[in-house]
Parts: sequence; structure tokens; C-alpha cells
Amino acid sequence: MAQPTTSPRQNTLRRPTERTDNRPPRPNRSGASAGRIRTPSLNWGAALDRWLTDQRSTLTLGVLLMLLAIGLMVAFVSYLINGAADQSVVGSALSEPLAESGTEVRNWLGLVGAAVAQVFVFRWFGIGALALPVIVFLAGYKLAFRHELLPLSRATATLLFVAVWVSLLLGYIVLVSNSAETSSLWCGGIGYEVNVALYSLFGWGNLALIGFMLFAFVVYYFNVRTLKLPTISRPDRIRTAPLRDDTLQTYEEGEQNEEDEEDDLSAETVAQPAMASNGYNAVIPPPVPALIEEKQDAIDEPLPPTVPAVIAQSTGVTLTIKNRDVVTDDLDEESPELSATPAPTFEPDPFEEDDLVARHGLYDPTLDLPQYQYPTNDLLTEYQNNRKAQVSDDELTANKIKIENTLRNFGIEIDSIQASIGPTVTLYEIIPAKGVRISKIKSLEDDIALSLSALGIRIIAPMPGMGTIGIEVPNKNREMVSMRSMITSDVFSSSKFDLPIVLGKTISNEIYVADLAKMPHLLMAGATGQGKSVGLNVLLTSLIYKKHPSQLKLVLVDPKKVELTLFNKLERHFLAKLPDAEEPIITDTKKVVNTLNSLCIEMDNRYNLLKDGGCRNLKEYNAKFVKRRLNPEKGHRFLPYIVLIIDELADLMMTAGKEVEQPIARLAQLARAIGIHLVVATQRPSVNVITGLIKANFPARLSFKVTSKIDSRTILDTGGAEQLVGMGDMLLSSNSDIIRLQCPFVDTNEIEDLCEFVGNQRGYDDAYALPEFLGDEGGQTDEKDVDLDNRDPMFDEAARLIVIHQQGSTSLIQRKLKLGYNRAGRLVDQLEAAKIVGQFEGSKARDVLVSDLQTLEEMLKRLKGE
Ligand SMILES: Nc1ncnc2c1ncn2[C@@H]1O[C@H](COP(=O)(O)OP(=O)(O)OP(=O)(O)O)[C@@H](O)[C@H]1O
Repeated sequence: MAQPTTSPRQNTLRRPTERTDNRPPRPNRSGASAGRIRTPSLNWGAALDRWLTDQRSTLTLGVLLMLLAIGLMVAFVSYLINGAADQSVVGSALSEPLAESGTEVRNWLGLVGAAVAQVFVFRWFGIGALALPVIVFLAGYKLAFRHELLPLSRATATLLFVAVWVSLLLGYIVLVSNSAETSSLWCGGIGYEVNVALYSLFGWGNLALIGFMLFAFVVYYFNVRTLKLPTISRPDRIRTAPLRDDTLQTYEEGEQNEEDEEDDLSAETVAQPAMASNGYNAVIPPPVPALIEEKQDAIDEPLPPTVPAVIAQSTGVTLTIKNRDVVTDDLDEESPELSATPAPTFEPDPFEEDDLVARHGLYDPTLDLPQYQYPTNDLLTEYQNNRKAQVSDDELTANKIKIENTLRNFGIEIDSIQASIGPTVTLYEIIPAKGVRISKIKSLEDDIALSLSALGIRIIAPMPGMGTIGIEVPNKNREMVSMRSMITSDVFSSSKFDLPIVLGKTISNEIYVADLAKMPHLLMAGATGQGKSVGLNVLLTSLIYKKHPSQLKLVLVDPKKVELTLFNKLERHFLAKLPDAEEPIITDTKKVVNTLNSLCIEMDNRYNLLKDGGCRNLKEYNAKFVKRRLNPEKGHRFLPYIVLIIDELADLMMTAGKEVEQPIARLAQLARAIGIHLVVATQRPSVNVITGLIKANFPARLSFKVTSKIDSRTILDTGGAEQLVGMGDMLLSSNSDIIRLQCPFVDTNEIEDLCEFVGNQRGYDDAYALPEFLGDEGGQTDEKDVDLDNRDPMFDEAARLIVIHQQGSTSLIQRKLKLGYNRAGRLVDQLEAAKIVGQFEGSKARDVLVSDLQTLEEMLKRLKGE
């Protein structure tokens, strides 16, 4: 049983263009939200929007603004030097020929420069006007480079304040020093006039008002809530692990210190650098200060981040904590200083947290690749023969008569028949005459289809919620739905979905965009040659057009070895792979099993991070990270969505069976909250490929034409997919709704151009590294396997690093000693065998078992047998 898209009620057969004009928009009928195409009309707002989202326009506008800013600056400075002489020329410009005035003017930018500067400098802000070109320049820079030199809104607020305040202060000075004749240029009209007005009211009190204005600005701008000085050096007051002062220094100095720190490895006080998001991106978020450095094992469950909590610990330390997220756990429990210290009560000031955002702005993951250009629409082809479905009146009438006659032959009279022309099929909706039981028509389904003797007829009896019967008849000339028309549509380009995928056009010509993040996984089936590969390419294209490489990672599994190869070029932008994998696209079954298990580890790691951050899902977690409320020092990082695509599950199930079934089912069951989504395609939708376990966890299923009704039932739980007409004609089943869609077409040339466009841009150093999974052969190296007589040459150095930082993390060794993942992993195993670090504990850093360098040096000597 199938359900067509909501279709308008119609009394007569009409052309599709007529149908769409006068009707109010219909509500979406599924949670996956479809959009609709409107009759083209000149929509200036939309045109402007489009223009502004076109990267060529923003580049042009950006450069124009930067030039304008330079021009304004030159004009203003020149006016401050020559302004007095130019004032009369500008004043008389309207009464005298412009050319003559132009030759008299002294401004370096001529008469226009003088006139503009006269307004901004002389009439308004005086020297404060110099702030304005800076704002214009920053705006231009942001547009041109898609990157902010300084946080634009905050810089604009500051500079505007500076312009007004400087003008007022200078106005006051000019007024009290009685030097308006000579110096009013410096304070501008606003500064002077306001002071004149207020002076008569407050006299000297003006100065106090101006001072207060500055104070109020600072209070709001820096979110000051108390006149107490912020106690940044707090970690000194509470006894902390020895390295924390340096850590704090890193917080304050932010990104600039990164380079210096890298070079300064041997120093005892090596500061722990801010951990980059996922450990490999280029821009490092300034971490949140560790407000409290006490061990607090007592908290297992995350507390709501803003609720103060009083925790009495076994150590006798009482802490009042406002923000659970920044509690660290690396204080040595045995610390004699701590037990000697009376229990401190610590009330962190929200100032610090707000201040991080105030100082650095929100964390922006896209700054990993600030120059990244989203693909442009012209990479996709505008098909010339992309004609709208050509269904003539004759064809409509002929089909109508045929349907009526056929039904009459079976003794079914009909009251009315209406047609909705879709891109591939036309839906005829029939209202049977009174007394005709729909179940009768249903039982005649096959006979009716046979009598109509057209391929691909699908009967929907009854149409859910309509009380009508639908008969879908393929159009003689079908419409080619181009990917370009989908990408450029308003529905897609303005979509705010987390993972928008455009699936095609409905029978009523609406563009259907779904959110993969909500689906949350998709099972795809279709016999060979029916459009599955094109469908996967469409899905990937949608995501690549909408997402920045920092927000999305793709794991591509292609046992057929040919279908997804073009996406290889995206390795350093969008692809994720195992650390030791050579090829980013996984074709070998053994590697697929490892990758699936690695994704399960990634899932568990992400769950731990979410738990630690007190968040319920990826969106909340990332939002919190962006607000700098999760400490990268504690392993928190911005988590990109991961989309796993498997093209041909059947091959994998044949060769690895349970080994792939189980991790797929586990991921499908659990991964939605942490942003891992699966798209699994197969040619053979038989029960030994799409097992009950897999099927149960994929609520959204998509079927291209399949070879039998049984296959259709396996994938969709109903027949119908065997009746499709191929070439991207498909049925989508989600939320127990079935929708017929025409998949857009995207050619391999277009995919090639798209991948080239993205791949030729600067990317990350490598593909996104998935956690290592050693599998049965490798297994977690345990202590006895490690030969300490055969230590890595970097062993001592790594040990010192770990002890200095009191953090047993592989990524620390990787970054600081510039080693690969595998070697760093082996080093950590050796350090574990030498009892310098504790055991592997999932996503948490290992415990460091040696508390100071002196003890370590003694251990190292013992190891060397000295
Ligand atoms: N959405 C579409 N619109 C128009 N034509 C299409 C569409 N999808 C597929 N086709 C046509 O069907 C052909 C086969 O499509 P595709 O390669 O995607 O099939 P497939 O199901 O992946 O086959 P296989 O399983 O053998 O790889 C395409 O080359 C194209 O000509």
C-alpha cells in the first residue's frame, strides 16, 4: 500500500501550470519536510539573496568595501591636515562650476574626498571619524576572505563608541580652552555642540558624564558585574597541580603562543597547548580556564552546567562549582598540601567564561580552513533538454478514458477523476461512485494494472486520508530533474537542516529536501541500473554544497571499487579514514570491518565527551563548545557530523556477515545522538542482506525499481517498488509514509568538477583520523607483549613530556614530538609497561603514575640498568 504526495483536489483535468497558481501552499505531509516550487515570478528579495550568497558577489563587494575604506581614510587624514582650506571650497562647490572647485581643493581625494570628509570629520566626529573606515575595511575583509580579521560586531560597537566618545572628550577640551576657532576640526560638530548644550546645564560636570560614559561602556562590553578585580590568578590560591600557572598563561596568550611552545619542548615548564579540535586542525581554540583544579571523583553524572553544586568529597574538600564542565580531575589525590589546606570555598565568577567569548569571540570551526570556498552552482550542468514534463491534453484525456473504461469493465463507476502531472508519472485520483467499496478496487489492483497495459502503473487504494483511489501512470515524455535546479532552488539553498539532502521532486513538482540528521539513517535499494549510484552521488553532492569541511566527515565504503572513486579528491577536506589506511575510500572487506568497529569506538568516545559535557546530543555539545564552555584541555573538541556511506551491502554481507551486521546495527541503534549517520545501499534487498536486525534500525528507506514484489516488501514492507519505471524513479518510506519521488540527475562529469573544485583548495594535512581499531589480529597490546629492552629512541623524551604535563595522552606525544599516531601509540604502550602511565580508559587520558621529574629520572636510570 502506498501513499502519494498530498495532491490538490481538482474537478477537471488541467495543465500543471494552472494547478499550481491559485492554490494556497499545502502543508508538508511528512516530518522530512518537502518544499514546493513556486511559479516563477520576479522576486527581488530572493534575487538579492541569491546575489549575496554568490561568492563572486561577496568577493567583489568585499574588495570594493576595502578600497572604499582606504579612500575614506585617505580623505579623512587629508582633511584633518588641509581641512580648513577646503571648507570654503566645499561650501561654494554648489554655486561654482565643479571643475573649478576641484582644482582649488587640497584634499588628496579631490572635491569628493573633501566633501565626504567635511561631513564625517567636520560636522560629526572630528578625529573620531577615523574609526569609520576601519569598520568598513573589516566588513570588506570579512566578505572578501570569508574570515574575520576581528570579530566584526564587537569591533563595530567599539569603534563607533570610540568615534563618539573621542569626539565628546575633545569637544569638552575645545570648549573649555576656548579654542573652537582653531581646533573644532578635531572634535567635530557632534562633540562640540553636545558639550555646548550640556555645559550650560552641568558645567564641569560634563567631564564626569563623559567619564561615566566610558565606565558604562566598559561594564557592558566586558560584562563586568562587580567592582572586584577579576581573580585570574585563582589557581594559585587553590592548591593545584604544579603546571597550572603555565597552563593559565596559555589561556591568556591564546593562539599566538602555539608556535613558541612547540619549540620549547625541553623547558620544564612547557605549557600545555590548547588542544586543537579533533587534534589536527590548524586553528586552535583558546581553551576555557580550568576554574577548579580539585579532583572530584564523586561526580559521575554530569551536573546541569549552570546549577551551583556543593560537593563534599572524601578528601574533605568542599567546592562550590558553578560550571561542571570545567572541573578538571588531574590533581594528585595524595597531595600533602591539599590535605593541609583548609577546605576552600570557591565561587567562580561567570565573568571569566563570558570573558573568553568577549576576548576571542565564539569558536568558529570553519576557521580551520578560513579560505575555503563553497562549491559554486556553475559546477553543475544546466541541461538544455531539461524540459518540463510534456503531457499533452490528448495524453491526459486518453488515459482518463482508458481508466474509466477499465474500471467500468470491472463494474466500478466513478464520480470524478483529477490529474496531477509529476516529472515522471501523472497521478489520476478517482472518486468512486457511491456504494463502490474501495476494498473491491483494491482486490482488482492487478487486473486493472493489466488492463491499462502500461508499464509502471501503481495503484494506491485508498489514498491515505483522502477516500480516493490513486492511479499513477508514467508520462510518455519524462522530465529530467537536474541537480543544478535542485541546488539553486530556494527550498534547498535556504534550508536550515543540519544535514540537508535533496531527494528529488514529488509528483506535485515540489522539491523534496530531507534532513539526514533526523532520518537518522537511510537504507537504499534498487536493482542494477535503476539509479542507485546517481542517488548516492546526489546525496553526497547535497551535503558537500551545504557543509564546510570542518562540519562534516564522510566515511566511504565502496566494495565495488569504482562507484565512489571520484570522491578520493576530497580526502583532505571531507573524508575520514583509519590512521594507518592508505586509501581514504575503503574497498577491502577486512578494512570495512575495522572501520565499522572504529566508528563504534568513535561513537563511544563521543558519548563520553557528551556525558562529560553534560549534553544530550551533538548539537547541544557543539553549541556549548562554540560558546567556549567546554575545555579542550579535557579532550573536548568540535565534533563534525560523520556520514558513513556503504555502496553495496550485499558484497559485505556475503564475505563478512555478522562481522559487519553487528557494528552496523549498533551504530544505527545508537549513533544518531552523536552525529554519526549511515546510508547503506544494496542491489539485492533480500532478507539475508537486509536482515531483521539492520532493517529494524533504519526507519527511512528508499527504493529504486527492484525486480520483484518480494524485494519491494523486503525494503519497504509493501509492494510498489517493482512497478517503478527506473532512471531515478523511487519510493521513499519514512514515518510509515510512502512518497514517490523523481531523483535528480547528476553526471559523473559534474561530480568530477565538484570534487576537483573542493580538492584543489587548501585542506587539512590529512584525512580526519578515526580511532585505531586493532581487531582480532592486533588486539590491544598488553603489558607482556611490550619489550622494554627494545624501547623507542624517543621513550625518555615522551616520558618526561607526559610527567611534565601530567597527562597520559597519545595525541600530546604526537603533537609535541611530531610523531605519527602509530608510533605515539607504541610509545604509550611502552610507558604503560614501564608503569609511567596507567591503563587505557577509553576516551579519557591515561593516569600518569609518576608525579615528578626526579622520580622519573630515577626510573629511567633503572631501566637503563645504571
Ligand atoms: N535521476 C536520474 N535521472 C535520469 N536518469 C537517470 C537517473 N538516475 C539514473 N539514471 C540513468 O540510469 C543509468 C544508471 O544509473 P546508475 O548508474 O545510478 O544505476 P545503478 O543502480 O547504480 O546501477 P549499478 O547498481 O549497476 O551501479 C544512468 O547512467 C542514467 O542514464
